[in-house]
Amino acid sequence: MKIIADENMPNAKALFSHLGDVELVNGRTITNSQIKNADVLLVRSVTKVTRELLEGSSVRFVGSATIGVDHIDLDYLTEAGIEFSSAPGCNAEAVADYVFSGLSHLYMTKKLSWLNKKIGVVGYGNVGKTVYDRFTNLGCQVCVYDPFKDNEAGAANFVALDEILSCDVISLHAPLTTTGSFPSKGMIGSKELAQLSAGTAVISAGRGGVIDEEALLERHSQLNGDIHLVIDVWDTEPEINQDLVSIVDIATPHIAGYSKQGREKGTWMVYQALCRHLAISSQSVNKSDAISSGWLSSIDVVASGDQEEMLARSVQAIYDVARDDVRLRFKYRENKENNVFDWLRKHYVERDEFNTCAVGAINNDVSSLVCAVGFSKK
Ligand SMILES: NC(=O)C1=CN([C@@H]2O[C@H](COP(=O)(O)OP(=O)(O)OC[C@H]3O[C@@H](n4cnc5c(N)ncnc54)[C@H](O)[C@@H]3O)[C@@H](O)[C@H]2O)C=CC1
Ligand SMILES: O=C(O)C(=O)[C@H](O)COP(=O)(O)O
Repeated sequence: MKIIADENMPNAKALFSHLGDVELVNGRTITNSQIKNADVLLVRSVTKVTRELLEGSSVRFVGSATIGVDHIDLDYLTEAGIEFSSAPGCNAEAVADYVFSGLSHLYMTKKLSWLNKKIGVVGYGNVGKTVYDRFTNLGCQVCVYDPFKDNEAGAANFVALDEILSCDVISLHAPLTTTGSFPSKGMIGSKELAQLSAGTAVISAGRGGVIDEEALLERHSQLNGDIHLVIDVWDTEPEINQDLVSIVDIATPHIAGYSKQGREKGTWMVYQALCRHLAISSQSVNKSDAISSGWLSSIDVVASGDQEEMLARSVQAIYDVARDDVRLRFKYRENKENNVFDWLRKHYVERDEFNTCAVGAINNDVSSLVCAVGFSKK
């Protein structure tokens, strides 16, 4: 069996080699002729899996080690009888960590307070729910907009989009969709941005294109820069709007989900799905061998004066999002690589999830707060 896999899929050779010959390729540039004789295609979000790519090939299974599936023509796969599996939720914890690292950065650099503010989450899937639950456990006033879930009465504080736009912090976790009753493409456009007050913080770690970038630039100017922006995803990736980069607090190259464990979980979930498809036992690899533990197994928090500073210092011990922002700005300035965006992603200095680290604390209140942000209990 021939398996073609994106070279950026961690552990691909180690996991899949006992199933067939694994060839690693650049996911951004995969062509029809490269996969013609392949039985299995394993991708990440940068490969557009379309009729054009697959037609005439012998591929019977496509796996994407990602949460998002906007790069996959699901209708064509169904029509062609090709089995598909993605990795729902694989990096939800990583994206939630990114959100809290973004807020920690805003607090430590601008004293932007968020803990006792009104929080709005867009999208209540694996990521949105994880983010929502962390804010709730931190005692924040949090609401969520998800037009496909708001009949789940009692599950969360569902509100209309207008109410989200009045929040102090807005965290976007909708998938990119262009059809259906609530397409998300451009859903945060000039009309919606006009409703944001001065001082709002917006975190965009779902998909580029959900926010209208030109409208965002315009609103930033109308507010004289008094809006705080943490942007991980971009409308025209792998090219990114440098005007937008120049005004945001944090600009990162679509790495919110790039925890070491999140990426490994993605490969692991696709591996299991392929084993099911082939009716082969996945027992030859243990999950604990496929997913790493972290560098810091525990921390002790021994001071607690300012809760937001205490949270920020704990968060930044594991992941400070500023490092990815600095690296992006430096690489674009240096401009030595052909494709800076993909280079940054390929050479990502991986990070651990907060949950790989247990927290000890001077008292139960401190311990509860740090655990609420995603750490494990000691
Ligand atoms: N920046 C990054 O590295 C990552 C980005 N993502 C993105 O985040 C998205 C969300 O991830 P999950 O929560 O795991 O997906 P999910 O599929 O579990 O949930 C998506 C939720 O969004 C809701 N939704 C759909 N259209 C909406 C709209 N117009 N307005 C509000 N809500 C809407 C759905 O009803 C669903 O509840 C993914 O589709 C992916 O595009 C995911 C992982 C990493
Ligand atoms: O899981 C998703 O959805 C994501 O956005 C991934 O984190 C993106 O990573 P790549 O697949 O582009 O490496």
